[in-house]
Amino acid sequence: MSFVVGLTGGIGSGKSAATREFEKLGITVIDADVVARQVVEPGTAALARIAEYFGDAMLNTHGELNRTALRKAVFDNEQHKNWLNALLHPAIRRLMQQQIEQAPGPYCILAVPLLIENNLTGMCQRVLVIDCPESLQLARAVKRDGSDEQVIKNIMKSQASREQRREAADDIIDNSGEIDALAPQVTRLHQQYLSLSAPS
Ligand SMILES: CC(C)(COP(=O)(O)OP(=O)(O)OC[C@H]1O[C@@H](n2cnc3c(N)ncnc32)[C@H](O)[C@@H]1O)[C@@H](O)C(=O)NCCC(=O)NCCS
Ligand SMILES: Nc1ncnc2c1ncn2[C@@H]1O[C@H](COP(=O)(O)OP(=O)(O)OP(=O)(O)O)[C@@H](O)[C@H]1O
Repeated sequence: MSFVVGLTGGIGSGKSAATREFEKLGITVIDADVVARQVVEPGTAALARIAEYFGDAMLNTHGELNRTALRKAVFDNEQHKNWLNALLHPAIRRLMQQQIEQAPGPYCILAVPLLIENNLTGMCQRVLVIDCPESLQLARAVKRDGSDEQVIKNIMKSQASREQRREAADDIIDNSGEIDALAPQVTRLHQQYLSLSAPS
C-alpha cells in the first residue's frame, strides 16, 4: 500500500461519520484510536510498563488497562502525559505502518484525531480534514457523550486549533451542514484519490 490519506479533525467534528462513508465505498480505514488500544492489550510489554510506572491501580480486575484511571493520571500532569506518549507513540506508529502495508485496495484512510499534534502527517500522501465550527464540535460531542461541556472544552484546548488543521489540509470536508451532506463530499474525494493513487 503506498497511497495513504490521513483523516483528522477535532473532537466531535465528524471523523467517524466520514470514515463510515469511505468504508461504504470499500476503502480500508485504519483507526489510530483502535491501534492505541491494541498496543496496550493484556500481555503487551507496554501495559506491563504502564503498571510498573503508575502502579497496579491502572489495571482492572481482568488485567486490562483502566483507561479512565490512566486518563486522570495523564491529562492534568504534563510529565506523566509525556512519559505515556513516549512509550506508546512508537508502538502505535509501528502498528499503523504494518496495517497500512497490509491494507488492500487503491488507497487507505488513516484516521487519527491527533494527526497534526503527534506529527504523523509524514505517514500520509494526503491530509483530509473534517471541518466544522468549534461550537458545533462542542454541541455534537456533548450530545453524543452526555458529558459535561467543560470536559469537551478541555479536550479541544489540548488539541490543535481549527486554523492549524485547515492550514495543514490538502482537502477539507465541510461538516457544518446536515449529516447527509457528508456522503457526496466523500464520493467526490474518493474519485480524486482513485486517480491520484492510480499507477502513473
Ligand atoms: C490516556 C488514554 C488511555 C485515555 O484513553 P480514553 O479512551 O479515556 O480517551 P481517548 O483516547 O478517547 O481520548 C479522549 C480525548 O482526549 C484526546 N487525547 C487522547 N490522547 C491525548 C493526548 N496524548 N494528548 C492530548 N489529548 C489526547 C483525544 O483526542 C480524545 O478526544 C489515551 O488517550 C491514550 O492512550 N493516550 C496516549 C496515546 C495517544 O496519544 N493516543 C492517540 C493516538 S495517535
Ligand atoms: N453534520 C452533522 N450533523 C449532525 N450531527 C452530526 C453531524 N456529523 C456528525 N454528527 C454527530 O455528532 C457526533 C460526533 O460525530 P463523530 O463521532 O463522527 O465525530 P468524531 O470526530 O469521530 O468524534 P471523536 O473525535 O470524539 O471520536 C456523533 O453523534 C455524530 O452522529
